Amino acid sequence: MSFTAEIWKKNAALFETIRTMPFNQELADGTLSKERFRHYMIQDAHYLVAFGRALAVAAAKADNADEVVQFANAAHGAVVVERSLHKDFMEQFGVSPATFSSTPLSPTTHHYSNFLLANAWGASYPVALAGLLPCFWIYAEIGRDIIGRAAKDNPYDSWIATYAGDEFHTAVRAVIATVDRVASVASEETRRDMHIAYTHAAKLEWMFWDSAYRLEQWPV
Ligand SMILES: Cc1ncc(CO)c(N)n1
Repeated sequence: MSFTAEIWKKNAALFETIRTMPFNQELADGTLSKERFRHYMIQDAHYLVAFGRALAVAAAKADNADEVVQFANAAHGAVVVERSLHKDFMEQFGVSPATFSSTPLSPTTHHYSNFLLANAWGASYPVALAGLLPCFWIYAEIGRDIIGRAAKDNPYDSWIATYAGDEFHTAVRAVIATVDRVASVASEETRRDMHIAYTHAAKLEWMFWDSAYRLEQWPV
């Protein structure tokens, strides 16, 4: 079994928890409240900039030119999606630039963003990549799952199409292949740390959707 197949299997119950959580069920049904989607969208725009920075750090740590290009392109892709959130969704869902810029990162967004950045800067290249993998893989699987059961005329269908689409899935398969390559030449100890980073980030993916559902704010 490949390293990533093993990682997926080990975290399968967590993925099922994410797939069936209220945010994703209601997103698929088209019944998710606009208020919750707006909260999510604003936080995701903040998150995507941090994700792009963490990918750029991974690009800088890559041990060959192809992977420098792969993660520099992924950093670019994260910022392209962030900009399209502003241009398309925020306009459509009534979030003005002033509202966006005056909304701080929520506690969970802050935590997830800082985990990705600390892990990218502080850990070895393989462990940095393992922390970034759930952001790709879980979104791709959730996108495909939701598009398969989404209600007709779902108000969120263009969001769903981004993550169910071929362009994103091609990039995700390439990241999975790179993680398998680095894991195949890594020590047992590094592979153990890769598992820890992956599961940590996968839990933060759950927390991210859950925090949007709860319209999370700073308690003080
Ligand atoms: C929180 C989160 N994780 C992953 C993605 C997809 O890269 C996203 N847009 N937001």
